[in-house]
Amino acid sequence: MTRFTKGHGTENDFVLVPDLDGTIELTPAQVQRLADRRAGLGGDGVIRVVPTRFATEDSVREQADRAAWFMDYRNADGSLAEMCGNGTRVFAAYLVREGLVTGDRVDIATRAGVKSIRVTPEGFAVDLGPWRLVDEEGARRDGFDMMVRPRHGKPVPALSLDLGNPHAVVMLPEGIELAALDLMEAPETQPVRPDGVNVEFVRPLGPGHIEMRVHERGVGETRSCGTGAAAAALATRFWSGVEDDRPWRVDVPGGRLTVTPLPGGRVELAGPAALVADGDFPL
Ligand SMILES: N[C@@H](CCC[C@H](N)C(=O)O)C(=O)O
Repeated sequence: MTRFTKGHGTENDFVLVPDLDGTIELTPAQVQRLADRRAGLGGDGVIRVVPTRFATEDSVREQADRAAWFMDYRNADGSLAEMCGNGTRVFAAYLVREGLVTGDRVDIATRAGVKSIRVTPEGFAVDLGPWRLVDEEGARRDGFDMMVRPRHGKPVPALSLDLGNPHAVVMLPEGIELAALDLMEAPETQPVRPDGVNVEFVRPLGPGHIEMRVHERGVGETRSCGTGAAAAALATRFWSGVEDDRPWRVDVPGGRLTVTPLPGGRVELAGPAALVADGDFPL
């Protein structure tokens, strides 16, 4: 039996597997079983909580002097992901509850480098670090750098952003309802992204306020995506032509996130984190 904790951040839900002595090697099949919503515990992702010094990847172990704990993130299909914004808050909530960290700040290791998290009145805020437009020249010239076609829909232009993990953001043209999109399957992209991409569909609601639905790589439609919310706010800010530091409210089916551009090309994501259950599961 393996201990687990179930948690979520704006209903982007995860199974956390504590591995304090670095002895659990999660296989893709085990991740799929844990994440299965009928035969398993259910989750958009699985997070192994492991001391950074026990990580198998050199690029992660090198972070051990700055971050004691590694968020080993897996998508529900068993694939590895570099980062998970909502996951960082749930991970921090777990470390705090278990007394594995003290104080109101924690630095954690991820496949996309060290991320700093601070406690806020609503939950946690994470400095997601530097972000970038994947094709800045093309984006500044055309506003878009790829096409995306949702299932049963027409191709629409999208902007690619790198938040440590890959995103494509679509500003929905007039006449297409956000609620009407079929996100059961991964939208087709042109050019094809061999490593996959998380796709966010955005509708502006007012100044500094958008709503979004997302299809996550390796999962399907989820009720929230933290790095996706940051990508959506940053893309909308880019298209607006006013690249200032005001915070953005991002409404997702599972709640609300706040995205704040930071100096130096960084971005902060803030929102709640909840731990809802603990138990044992036969891996
Ligand atoms: N839900 C996440 C992102 C999880 C990883 C993503 N599916 C990927 O493969 O990049 C978030 O909150 O950022």
